[in-house]
Amino acid sequence: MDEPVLLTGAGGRVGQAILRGIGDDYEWRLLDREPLPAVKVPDGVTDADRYVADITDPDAVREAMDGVGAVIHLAGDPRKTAPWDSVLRNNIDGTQVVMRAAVDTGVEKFAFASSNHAVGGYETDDRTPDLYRPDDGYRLDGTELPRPGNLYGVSKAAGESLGRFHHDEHGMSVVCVRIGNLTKDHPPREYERGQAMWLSHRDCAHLFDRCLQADYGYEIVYGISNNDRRYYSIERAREALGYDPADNSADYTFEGEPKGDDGETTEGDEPAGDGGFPNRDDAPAEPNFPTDPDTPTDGA
Ligand SMILES: NC(=O)C1=CN([C@@H]2O[C@H](COP(=O)(O)OP(=O)(O)OC[C@H]3O[C@@H](n4cnc5c(N)ncnc54)[C@H](O)[C@@H]3O)[C@@H](O)[C@H]2O)C=CC1
Ligand SMILES: O=C1O[C@H](COP(=O)(O)O)[C@@H](O)[C@H](O)[C@H]1O
Repeated sequence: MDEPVLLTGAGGRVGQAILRGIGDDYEWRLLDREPLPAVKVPDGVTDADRYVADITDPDAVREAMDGVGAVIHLAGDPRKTAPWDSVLRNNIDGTQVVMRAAVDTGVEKFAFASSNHAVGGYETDDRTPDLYRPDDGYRLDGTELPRPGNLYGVSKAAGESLGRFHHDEHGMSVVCVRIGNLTKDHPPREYERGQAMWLSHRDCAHLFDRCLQADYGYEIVYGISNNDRRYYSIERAREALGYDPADNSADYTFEGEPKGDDGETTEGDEPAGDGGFPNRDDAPAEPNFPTDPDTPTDGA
């Protein structure tokens, strides 16, 4: 990809996982409403390529979009408890502003951060908790209708529909990644559901790299690692994008410790993290909205 890639929400958890993995591989434009400290910015990204802007501001987004070849759109309210006024503004209106600017300026590829919560309603009482276990065969594969379990999930389903519209109407390639639960170094601790939908940092970076490299029309894929226990299929991500994840939550104990070859907990195993930026201290991203009270945030 020769043209710059615009990354919205660059300062957040997912944005930082991507930049730590593939930050040296592309020419970036980084947009976030919060100024990015140097520690969050890969070498080679100049001040001119950093945009402090709100995605609901069409002029600011249009300026950042000029000359861009692809977009990874992450900015938004990530809370499953987010109120309607916030998801309406940040997730629905903001996504329309970014997609509209993308089609207006001839962007070829657009990757949208959707969520497991777009389909959370399939986790019915009669399916759970079996659904979260490796011997349960139930799988969602991305062809099912959205079935949100909260207003945040509704906003993600709306973003997927906006992507469908802008693909059909304007020909832009759009991939919606229903991201599971991103944590660094180990799966979410003592959280069965989170372990079933774990997305490691390196698999996250690899997956969005494939979103930039592969050829597709309109796709909905699940963004999780190669977890033995899972209820999301990653077959479409493999087929359409060439996604080949490296990590599996089954390689960790329920408490999040790496298992050895014999299945026992080991000391000093290489964690499924990322290389980090060269010559930089690790700087974990903090969510910029108040944290969900019931969301495990360790290692995210
Ligand atoms: N972290 C996860 O496990 C998952 C994340 N997602 C989605 O991925 C995306 C990124 O999530 P995280 O990195 O976890 O969230 P985060 O809160 O860590 O990062 C979001 C970033 O977007 C920026 N932002 C928010 N609203 C903005 C606006 N109106 N204009 C400009 N910038 C704005 C924030 O300043 C922040 O840096 C979100 O859309 C979220 O819904 C989906 C599923 C799982
Ligand atoms: O969409 C999202 O999903 C993940 C996982 O959901 P959870 O219900 O298991 O917490 C969440 O951590 C993230 O904040 C959210 O944006």
